[in-house]
Amino acid sequence: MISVSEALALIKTHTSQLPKVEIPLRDSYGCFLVEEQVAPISSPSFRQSAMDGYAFRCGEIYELEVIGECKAGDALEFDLQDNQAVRIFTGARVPDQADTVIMQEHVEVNGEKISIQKMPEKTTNVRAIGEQVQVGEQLLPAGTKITESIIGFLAGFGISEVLVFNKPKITLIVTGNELQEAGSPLKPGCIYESNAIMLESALKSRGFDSVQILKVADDLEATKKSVAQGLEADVLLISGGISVGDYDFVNEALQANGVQEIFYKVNQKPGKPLWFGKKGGKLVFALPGNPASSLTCFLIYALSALKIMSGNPDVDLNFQTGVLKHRTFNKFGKTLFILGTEKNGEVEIYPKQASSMLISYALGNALVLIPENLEVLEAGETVQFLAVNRN
Ligand SMILES: Nc1nc2c(c(=O)[nH]1)N[C@H]1C(S)=C(S)[C@@H](COP(=O)(O)OP(=O)(O)OC[C@H]3O[C@@H](n4cnc5c(N)ncnc54)[C@H](O)[C@@H]3O)O[C@H]1N2
Ligand code: MOO
Repeated sequence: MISVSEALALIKTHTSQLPKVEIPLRDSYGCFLVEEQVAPISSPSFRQSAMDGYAFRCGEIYELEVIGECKAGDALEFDLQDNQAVRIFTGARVPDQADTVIMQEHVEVNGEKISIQKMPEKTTNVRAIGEQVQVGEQLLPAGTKITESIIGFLAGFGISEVLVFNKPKITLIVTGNELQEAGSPLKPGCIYESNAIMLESALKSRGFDSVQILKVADDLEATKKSVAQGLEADVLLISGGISVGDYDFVNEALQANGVQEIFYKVNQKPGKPLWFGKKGGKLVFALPGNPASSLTCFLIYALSALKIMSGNPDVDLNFQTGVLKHRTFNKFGKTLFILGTEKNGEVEIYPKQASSMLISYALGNALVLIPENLEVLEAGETVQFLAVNRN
């Protein structure tokens, strides 16, 4: 059985970025830039008034004659003299012969004349060309994740298309005869299905919005068919049916579909029977069906692969450290992933930790890693954890 770090290394080795694609900026939220973005124009591209007021030439003359008006969108020029001003509004192009804008609250208006109460400094309220960015300067480096502010920023330069890495399409197959949808009283021997909606939410909240869900009974032929269909996606996630029971058909169905096994079983708890494989560039994660096992394997392994595929440069698990509030045991000789709450750097582990339970996951905010070689950790010892449930 391989270790957690060996499993992560194998996933990295076998995962590649998806092809680059030019897409409309409006569809690019959450994607990663393939190359740096360079400013096609300066911003602002002309000298803009930052206030509603009067454009004039800064000097010693306090009484000015208003000879015209410039509103946003105008591109007017005036033969402006030192004793003259132009009425101007926020965002309007400042005439070339003016160097300063005084806000209207700072002048007295007498018919066609204004009198300046206090002379502002030269260039006050005039946004200089390229004040934000000069043409040709870098706007964003390659690898930037596109957010709403970045969409607004790029749109402000007239950019309407961006070159990004494709986001993976995902199929999620949920296996099990015992699984029942919410909405009707439980039948004897059945449980409410919860992994599909949980993993779909985990994917969508991270921007992986192309998710197809297939549900399949514990039947070899049906499982083979679902796997064949699921392999049309870039990543196939399967929940359940990967252990060694007589009705666990996932391994066989994957082999029958020509999926190459990279590893099966990791020395961890929960999630020991995790299976990872590939067919061409398509990846398959068969996640153990127990809910905490499924979610843990998703967060630690599948998510790392999805990040690599989508061009996210930040693929390593972002462990933080905290101090244990009380003694904690590891009787299993495996890496443990257990839930707790971290507050001000102190980590309290929950008592109910089992792969079949989600209660600690639902209440906790820290997925704590206990190394496989440590049998006891004393209160006050440092542990590593991943933040969960925090966004
Ligand atoms: N003889 C052995 N038995 C088991 C071993 C083993 O090494 N030898 N490993 C155990 C471990 S560890 C795990 S984890 C599970 C993994 O089993 P499967 O991946 O085959 O999952 P299932 O048997 O289908 O389900 C396990 C458990 O989870 C419930 N489940 C499944 N799917 C869902 C779902 N979508 N929503 C909610 N709950 C789900 C299912 O009812 C079972 O209780 O194998 C152990 N056995
Ligand atoms: O590895 Mo399983 O996920 O412990 O029950």
